[in-house]
Amino acid sequence: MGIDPPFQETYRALWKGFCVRAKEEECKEFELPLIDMSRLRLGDSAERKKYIKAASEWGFFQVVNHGISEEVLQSLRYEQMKVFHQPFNNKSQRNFLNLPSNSYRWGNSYASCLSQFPWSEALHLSPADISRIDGYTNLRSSIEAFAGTAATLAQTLAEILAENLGVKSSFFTENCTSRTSCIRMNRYPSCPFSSEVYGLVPHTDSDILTILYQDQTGGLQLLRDGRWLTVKPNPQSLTINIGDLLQVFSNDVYRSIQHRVVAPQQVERFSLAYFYCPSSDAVIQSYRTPTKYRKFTFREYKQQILKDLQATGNKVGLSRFLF
Ligand SMILES: O=C(O)CCC(=O)C(=O)O
Ligand SMILES: [Fe+2]
Repeated sequence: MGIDPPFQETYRALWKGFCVRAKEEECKEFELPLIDMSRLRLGDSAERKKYIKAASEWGFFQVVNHGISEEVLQSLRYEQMKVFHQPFNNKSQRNFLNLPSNSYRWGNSYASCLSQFPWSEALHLSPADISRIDGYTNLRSSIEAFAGTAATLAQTLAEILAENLGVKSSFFTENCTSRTSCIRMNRYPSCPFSSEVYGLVPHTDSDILTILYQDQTGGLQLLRDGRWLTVKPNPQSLTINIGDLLQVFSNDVYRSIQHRVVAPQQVERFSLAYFYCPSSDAVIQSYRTPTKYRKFTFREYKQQILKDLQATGNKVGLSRFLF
């Protein structure tokens, strides 16, 4: 039994070729703005300026001296590979790793067209789930170590952006706890149809901000001024992107940027995303009037996304909440 999900066998109808992806130009590779967290934490004003500029003009950047040790990152990657290299039949079993059903996901069961279908598999973990992981002690401890530092990093990054708008940054301490954020581990198997399907289809993240640990394979692309750019991986850094909620909070000062992953042709690729989220009851609204968005709870936002996904195969996102 192989390790890859049965992408083609299960979604045969999608492969009839009725709406494949349009051919695209080669995307340019570039380096994201690089922020030094040790200088930012010390209040270095030049670094702070660079950071604000990156958050408002790019919505995407990389951070070094982030506080997560090389040892934790390496162990996390090793353990992640071990989990995903299990036979598909194990991973798709109810109770895999003692996790709730639906923690292991692949493809997109709502896709009506190849361009909505991601050639990847993922393990979704809420903080409560992490403590349930059975039989993989090292996986559990490295995720716990990663998540603990990622939470502090995310809070620091979000608070500086709020302070820059001249607003109280207590929103984050009041609404985000160690139990509200979540983690997704991704594996992108090599794909013989990489010009037809994405590893991950274009999307924005539905959180405050995302901390991404990616391997050196590359393939992450972001949309900037109407063109897709390929992010050059940097082994020392973590990639950060602004999520939808911070875009609303800042009334579009900081932007949640569309991104996607190209399916690798020859190799497999791994990444791990930490989604910094508030509690479901948190009210999301802009810091100043006139606001572009009507206010909503995070729960409403997630429900709307699911509804749209079920109806159309796509996330619609913030445009649903524009005035
Ligand atoms: O794998 C990546 O590089 C990106 C992952 C991502 O965008 C996500 O999980 O939301
Ligand atoms: Fe994403």
